[in-house]
Amino acid sequence: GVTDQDILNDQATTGDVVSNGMGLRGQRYSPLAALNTETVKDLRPVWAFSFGGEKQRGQESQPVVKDGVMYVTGSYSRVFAIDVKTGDELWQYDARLPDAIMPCCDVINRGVALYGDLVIFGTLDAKLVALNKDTGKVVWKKTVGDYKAGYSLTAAPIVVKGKVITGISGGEFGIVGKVEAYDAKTGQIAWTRPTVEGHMGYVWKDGKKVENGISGGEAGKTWPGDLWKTGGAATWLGGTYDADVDLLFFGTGNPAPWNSHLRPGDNLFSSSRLGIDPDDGKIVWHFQTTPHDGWDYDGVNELISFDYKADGKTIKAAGTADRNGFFYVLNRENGDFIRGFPFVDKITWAKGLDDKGRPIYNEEFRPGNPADSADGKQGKAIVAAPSFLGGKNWMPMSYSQDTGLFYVPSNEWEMDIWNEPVSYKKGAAYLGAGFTIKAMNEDYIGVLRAIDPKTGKTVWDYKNYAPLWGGTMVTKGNLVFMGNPEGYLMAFDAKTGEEKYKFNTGSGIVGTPITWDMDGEQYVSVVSGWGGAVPLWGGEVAKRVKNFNQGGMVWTFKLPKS
Ligand SMILES: O=C(O)c1cc(C(=O)O)c2c(n1)C(=O)C(=O)c1cc(C(=O)O)[nH]c1-2
Ligand SMILES: [Ca+2]
Repeated sequence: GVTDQDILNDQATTGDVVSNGMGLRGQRYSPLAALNTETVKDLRPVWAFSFGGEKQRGQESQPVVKDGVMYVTGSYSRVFAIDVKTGDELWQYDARLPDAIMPCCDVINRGVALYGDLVIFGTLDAKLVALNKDTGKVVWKKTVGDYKAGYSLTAAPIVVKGKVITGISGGEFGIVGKVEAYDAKTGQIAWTRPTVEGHMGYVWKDGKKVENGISGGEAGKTWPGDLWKTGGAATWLGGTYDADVDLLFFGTGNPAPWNSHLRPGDNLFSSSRLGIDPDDGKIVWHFQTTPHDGWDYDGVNELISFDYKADGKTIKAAGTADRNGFFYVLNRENGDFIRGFPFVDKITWAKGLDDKGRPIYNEEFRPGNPADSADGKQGKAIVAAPSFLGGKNWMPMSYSQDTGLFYVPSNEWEMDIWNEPVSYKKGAAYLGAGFTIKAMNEDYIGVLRAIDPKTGKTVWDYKNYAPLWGGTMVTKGNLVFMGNPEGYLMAFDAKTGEEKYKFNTGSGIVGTPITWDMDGEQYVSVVSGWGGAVPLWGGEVAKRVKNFNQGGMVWTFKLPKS
């Protein structure tokens, strides 16, 4: 079975991939180099596995591989175990969801965690499920949130020191975001930490629930009235962990509702990054990327730990590319702002960042207050860039230890957005806003960018017609891998951006590739199946991609020995 040590060493041990992020830091960097800029032209598919015909929706899963078996999730909360040599199915598990589930952004799932003999994942009805790795039978199952109130799970959990750590989705329904830890073997809850100011955290000691401090100290400091009770800040993308500083890093989503005039104040801890103690769930530091968000700039994006040298000193840094269009480099020990810079071409809502990393707002680009309109029904519409789907959305970037660059899947788009009156109703959308997303360029929306976190410079970029919606991976072989909605798995020279390989998988790729080696050969896998938020929420952009075929397959490639 998988041990804590296996998970901590995941990046270095190339014979398997046992965690989301290909290592808890989430760098998605592999030290494998058999596949490189010379040899990648010989990469070829060895098998493809179908998730079945009836449930072809967005496939955002990152597979994991252990002892010759791949574990991968499919849309509608399904898990498949596949023999990696042959592509044969070993078992499948279907959560058989109730009709009333309320995911905001397609019926997706981003992958499993492994621990001992267990395969652990979250379902769209907000349950954590642990399956036996050999049989696919349920070993334990826990309810993380009430799906009837809009809670769901889409992220891959991680396992740190024997505990499964999970976030939660539901920010568009006025849920209260939280991070929770469960004993990986038994499913017994260990701690819970709400991510909205005013809510009590708890730890369980000898099975007893004990108060562990109110998040932010007390209610009402950065929220008016009772709005903190339905404040959103969903931790919907899950988290990363760095053993060096022994902290979990979770991002938090938009404050609820979207209409910011209803909630003057910073609205902590929405649209933030949090450093959390893995042992009891205490918030050790926070960094808010969009205080008083009015554009749905969720701050969930992954925070990736990396070290760099400056003036002879090693800086324990972490990088993150936000929906709001800024890339941030933070000190991961204390959350201090080191630097920040735009990583997209157009940002209208802020003029820049101050020396603490706080945005300097362009107030005329905040959607207006409906109360200021003649009939009170609609505030002044504005054009904001990036669109709410973000300079970067959920799709993970990667970091190369060789080039020192981040490989960021980003998008160039803007939106018309306006506010409307809204009040909270359990299980109903809680937005108070209307919007249309628009492309800014005829020939591309997606841009893969190689970004130097020390200078803020984009070293190279690759433009893509459709919005990019899948993650990247980088290897010692100087290759960056990424899929696109047009269906291609592509590889680029990590230093120059030169395109080195492409193969069409038959449906759009919105998943994230992995690589490992087996019997002296290097393998690459990626899930293919177009979907996610773009076709559902993309406004005018959704028209651009409306003819893309759906799917649901895992493709596995290798570089043959000879
Ligand atoms: O606030 C939330 O709880 C929440 C959850 C999710 C999700 O769980 O996938 C998304 C979003 N927000 C969101 O704002 C968003 O743009 C988005 C895109 C996607 C996707 O998988 O394509 N999920 C989500
Ligand atoms: Ca959201």
